[in-house]
Amino acid sequence: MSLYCGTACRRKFLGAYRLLSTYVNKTRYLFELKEDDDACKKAQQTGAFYLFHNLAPLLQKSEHQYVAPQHSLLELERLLGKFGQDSQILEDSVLIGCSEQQEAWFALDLGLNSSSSINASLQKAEVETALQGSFIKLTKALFELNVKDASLLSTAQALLRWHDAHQFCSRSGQPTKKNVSGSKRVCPSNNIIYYPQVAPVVITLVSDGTRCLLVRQSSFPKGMYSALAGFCDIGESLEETVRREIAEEVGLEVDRLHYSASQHWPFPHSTLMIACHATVKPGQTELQVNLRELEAAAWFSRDEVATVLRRNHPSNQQQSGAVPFRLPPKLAIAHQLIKEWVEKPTCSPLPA
Ligand SMILES: NC(=O)c1ccc[n+]([C@@H]2O[C@H](COP(=O)([O-])OP(=O)(O)OC[C@H]3O[C@@H](n4cnc5c(N)ncnc54)[C@H](O)[C@@H]3O)[C@@H](O)[C@H]2O)c1
Ligand SMILES: [Mg+2]
Repeated sequence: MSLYCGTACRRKFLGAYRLLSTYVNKTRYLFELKEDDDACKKAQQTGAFYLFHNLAPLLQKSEHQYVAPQHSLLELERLLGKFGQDSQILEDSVLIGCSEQQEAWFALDLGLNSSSSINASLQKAEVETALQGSFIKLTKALFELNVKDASLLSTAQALLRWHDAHQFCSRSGQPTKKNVSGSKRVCPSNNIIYYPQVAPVVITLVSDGTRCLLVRQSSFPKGMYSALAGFCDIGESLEETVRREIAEEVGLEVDRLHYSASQHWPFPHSTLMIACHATVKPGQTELQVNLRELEAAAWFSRDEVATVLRRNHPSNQQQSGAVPFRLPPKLAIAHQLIKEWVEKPTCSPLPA
């Protein structure tokens, strides 16, 4: 059966999912909401909204932790009424997920002026007072939240940012119109469809067998070293990007490489980080650092990296002794890659 068979047919089709796993049901429900504007509008009635102001998420402090509060459609309509605004701004909300019980989750930015909204943006301080929370920059917010909320808010911000930056058709110059879920925008004058974009980036931990290569850019926080990263160029495979970036940035040739994991990363714009381990050709370890890209690059022994990883751990931060360098925060895939290398020295790589 085709998935593209109209609303009634799709509903019948979805009825058959009741015996499927919760996860499958959830993904099929989200698919339905992305495709069907009426179903998505209906889901907003019972859904939950996460709020942003100029791409900063609303957080509330609870005990020692920040939480991302949810608001119902009714609460939002009351809030907008309080500030003398109608509900048109709700059309700018985007679908970001749903609970296992199929409560749809949306994100809405109250501080951006979009083409579909004639409303002026709401004043940040006034909304913060009304909602008893604070709009906190995502660069800070991500590290204050649990993993689930951090991931949800970074998806939400990426989608809100994409819509904000794609309000006009690049061919006709006319305003584009988003569908209800925000999974695409269409130019009404020529029907060109625009889908949210993600830029693929490879991040590679290079090893010479006993040491790993860590690098720093001048934009990194003071003292922080990370694995080597680079955007994929058009026409490249991931393997080709890894080889090119390592040659470009530190003048080495990759011998073997293997995939480790991937992560959506919202800074500074939405990227898909694809993490790999690589080894260099035997005996070729002399670095020629490209100073237009990097501030520094150096080889570090497993013991040195293991020591810094232990010090990075919150329970060991009081420990005395100078830390020679810092590693990326736990949430970053670079951290996971470095930790994996320290803990699993013998992986079985494939030829590059
Ligand atoms: N999550 C993590 O653990 C982690 C760790 C390191 C880097 N990163 C991210 O990886 C990304 C890339 O790292 P990098 O700066 O070393 O890349 P890079 O080595 O490719 O250098 C960046 C340069 O590439 C060019 N470029 C090509 N395509 C681009 C595109 N689509 N968007 C922006 N610039 C593009 C620009 O000239 C830019 O200055 C950064 O966004 C960074 O935040 C994430
Ligand atoms: Mg780079």
